[in-house]
Amino acid sequence: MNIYFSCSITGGRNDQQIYQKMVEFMVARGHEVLTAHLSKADILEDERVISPLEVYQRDVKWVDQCDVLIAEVSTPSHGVGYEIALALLQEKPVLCCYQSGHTVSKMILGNTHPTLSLYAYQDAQDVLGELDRYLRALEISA
Ligand SMILES: O=c1[nH]c(=O)n([C@H]2C[C@H](O)[C@@H](COP(=O)(O)O)O2)cc1CO
Repeated sequence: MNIYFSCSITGGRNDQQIYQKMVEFMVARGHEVLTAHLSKADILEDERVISPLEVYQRDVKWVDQCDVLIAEVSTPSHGVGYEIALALLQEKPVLCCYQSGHTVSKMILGNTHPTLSLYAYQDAQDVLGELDRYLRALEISA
């Protein structure tokens, strides 16, 4: 499947290592992660040379192209919230994962959109297990 992986950049990079594990897991499962570069430790350096307009147009196109959007929402981020809303408005499946105990916006937690799923995880093994279950279920229903 074509996957849009959404994670905080400007919002903060404290969770970068878990972003990387999630992307590596999805790629290893044979998925195309359109935004795999967002999980890299040096993303700020790489994206510095791309204008805001180019980033916006590129990312909106990738949301349009994806089959599913996976978001890591432990760290609040304007961009991630925007991308989630874009995908939901297109009725695409969206999974928002966050570390248990982190404060997540009520605009995510209170959202009853039928294609939105939420998952609070304990550790990397836990979130990777959920990713596996979620993506397999989507593949079966496709
Ligand atoms: O340089 C960038 N490149 C980029 O693709 N984004 C997109 C993808 C991420 O899922 C999301 C992160 O938003 P934010 O920067 O507000 O945390 O926005 C965001 C930035 C920086 O705002």
